[in-house]
Amino acid sequence: MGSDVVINVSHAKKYYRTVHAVEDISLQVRSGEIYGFLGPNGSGKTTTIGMMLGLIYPTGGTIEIFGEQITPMHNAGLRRVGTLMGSPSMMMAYSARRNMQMLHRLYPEVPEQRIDQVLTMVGLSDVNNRPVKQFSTGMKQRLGLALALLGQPDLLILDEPTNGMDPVGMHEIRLLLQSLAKQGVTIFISSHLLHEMQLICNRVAIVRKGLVVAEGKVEDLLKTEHVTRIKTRDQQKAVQLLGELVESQRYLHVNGPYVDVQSVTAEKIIEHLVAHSLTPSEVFPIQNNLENVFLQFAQEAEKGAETHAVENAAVRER
Ligand SMILES: Nc1ncnc2c1ncn2[C@@H]1O[C@H](COP(=O)(O)OP(=O)(O)OP(=O)(O)O)[C@@H](O)[C@H]1O
Repeated sequence: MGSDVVINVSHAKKYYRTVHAVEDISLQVRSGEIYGFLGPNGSGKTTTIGMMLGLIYPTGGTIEIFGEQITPMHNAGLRRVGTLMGSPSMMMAYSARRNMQMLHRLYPEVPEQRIDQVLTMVGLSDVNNRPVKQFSTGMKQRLGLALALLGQPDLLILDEPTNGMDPVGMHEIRLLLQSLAKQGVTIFISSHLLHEMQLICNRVAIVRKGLVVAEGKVEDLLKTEHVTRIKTRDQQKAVQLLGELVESQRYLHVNGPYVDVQSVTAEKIIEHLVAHSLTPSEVFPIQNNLENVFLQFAQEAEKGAETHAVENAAVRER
C-alpha cells in the first residue's frame, strides 16, 4: 500500500441474514483527495461507512485508515478522523457555541479560539448563541460539520453531509470542503447527489447493490464518447430507431422529453431518424455526467446479471 493511501477498503462485505447490504467493496483514498462515494439509496454507502468507523462488524474484508486496521475492537486509526453521519448528536436546548464548548473538553490540546474559527468556517458565527432546537436541518448539518472539524482532523468522513440543505447552503459547503482539501484535509464523502458531487470530487466510486460499478478520476469517467441529446415528436419510435444504431442499449438514456445517445455521431442520428420520417425537433451535444455514467454501468450490471441467470437456467435444464 502506498504511503499516501489514507483509506484502504479491501473486499469489505456485510450481510444481515438474507440482506447483502455490502457485497464486495474495495477502494483506496489518497491523501488530500475529495473522494466521492456515490450511489442511490440502499446501495450500501452508510453500512460501508459504519464499517470504516468501527461501528459495524464486517462479514468479510479489511479496512485500514492511516495504515491501521479498523474493527469495532480496534479504532486507533480514527484518532485523526472527523465524522458526520446521520443526524449529528447535539444538545438541542443549548446554543451552537455551547455544544462546541462541550465537545472541546475532549480536545484539550486544541486552542479554544478554534471554536470561533470553525463556526465561522461553516457560516454559523452569526447564530452561534441561538439554541440548536431553533436551527433548520441544514443549519444542524453545518453544526455537525463544525463539530467534526473541531479536533483538526486530517481526514473527514461524511455521510450525506448536504442532506436537508438548500442549493445556496450546498454551494457554501462545497466551497468549504474544497478549501479544507487545499489545506491538506482528505475528504471522503457519500452522497446520492451525483451532479452535486461531480463538481467537487477528484475521484469517485459509484456503488450499486453493495458493489462498486465504476471507480476512478471524475474526468476519466466522464471522458467517454460524446453525448447527443435529441427530441422528436414520437419518443417511443425514436428510442426504437436509435436502438438500431447503438452497439448496446446502455448508450441510450431517456431523459424527460429527450433521448441521450452516446457513441454515435449527431450526423448519423439525424440521417437515421430522417430516413425513417422522424425529423428531430432538437439536436444538441451535452456534457456527459456522472448520472449517465451510473446508468450506463447499472444497465451493464443488470444485463450481466440477466445473462448469468439465463446461463444458469440453461445449465439447470441440461
Ligand atoms: N441493520 C440492518 N439490518 C438489515 N438490513 C440492513 C441494515 N442496515 C442496512 N440494511 C439494508 O442494507 C442495504 C444498504 O443500506 P445502506 O443504508 O447501507 O445504504 P445507503 O446506500 O447508505 O442508502 P441510504 O442513502 O438510503 O442510507 C439496504 O437494503 C438496507 O435496507
